[in-house]
Amino acid sequence: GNPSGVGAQTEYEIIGIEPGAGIMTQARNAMKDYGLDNWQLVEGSSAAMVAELKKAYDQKELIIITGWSPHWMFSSFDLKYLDDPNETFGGSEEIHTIVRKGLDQDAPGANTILDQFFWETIDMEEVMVQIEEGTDPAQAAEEWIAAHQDKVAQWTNGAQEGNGNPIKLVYVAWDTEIASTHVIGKVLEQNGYNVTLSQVEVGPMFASVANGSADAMVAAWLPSTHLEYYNTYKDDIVDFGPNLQGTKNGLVVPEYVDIDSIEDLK
Ligand SMILES: C[SH](C)CC(=O)O
Repeated sequence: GNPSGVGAQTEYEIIGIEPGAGIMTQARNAMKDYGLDNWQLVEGSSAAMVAELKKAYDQKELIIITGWSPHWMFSSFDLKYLDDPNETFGGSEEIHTIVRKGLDQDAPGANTILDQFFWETIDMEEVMVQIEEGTDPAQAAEEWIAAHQDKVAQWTNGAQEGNGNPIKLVYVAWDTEIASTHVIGKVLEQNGYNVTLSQVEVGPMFASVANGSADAMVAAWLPSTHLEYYNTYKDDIVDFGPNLQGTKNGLVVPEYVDIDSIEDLK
């Protein structure tokens, strides 16, 4: 609970995202590991968390959020990760591409492109910033693809045409995955597939690829953030490995906040 007993005070809240996200499990574990008894983790959404950050930042008020990289917020605000000596948020991770079983038979071109999809954090950040600045995600994807034909050619190398066959991609509305899913979806479309993008929660995202109702997702944060979901479905999915490396999760505060470690919150 919070110390005052009335409406929660901001100094004892960590602003998180939707409850099922892996970073929320990591945050709950951190609060236990570091003994943050009188703190509460506020559940909401990725968008709501960023709205809170903007509000606090403009007022130079204390705010602690569950943050991750890559993210456009690090180029919009002066932010820092709190040290996590217990490594509760895991180390540097990667985002994997997961496809349904049988995709290699049903849509070999899409299977090839999804298997070859790989880009750098700088690439993802470019698209994320465009979207944050107001460009429609599909438009931002198209512009990035036009400016990086060399990289896209590596993804589509050897891929058969889609001939209008349907491909359904699922993703969660994290800024990272809004960017990546629109880019790979646009590449598949340009390769002749009839692509639909479906925004879901993280559990249904894994479940729909495992049960074949979706064809693929490019949003599995491994080896720790999504480990539970991965272990639940690993026998029913095909893991193509990383499409991006060097991610990071943690508790994030504005630089003006005089706190440097999660231990300082006790
Ligand atoms: C983009 S977030 C780190 C993903 C998650 O927490 O499940």
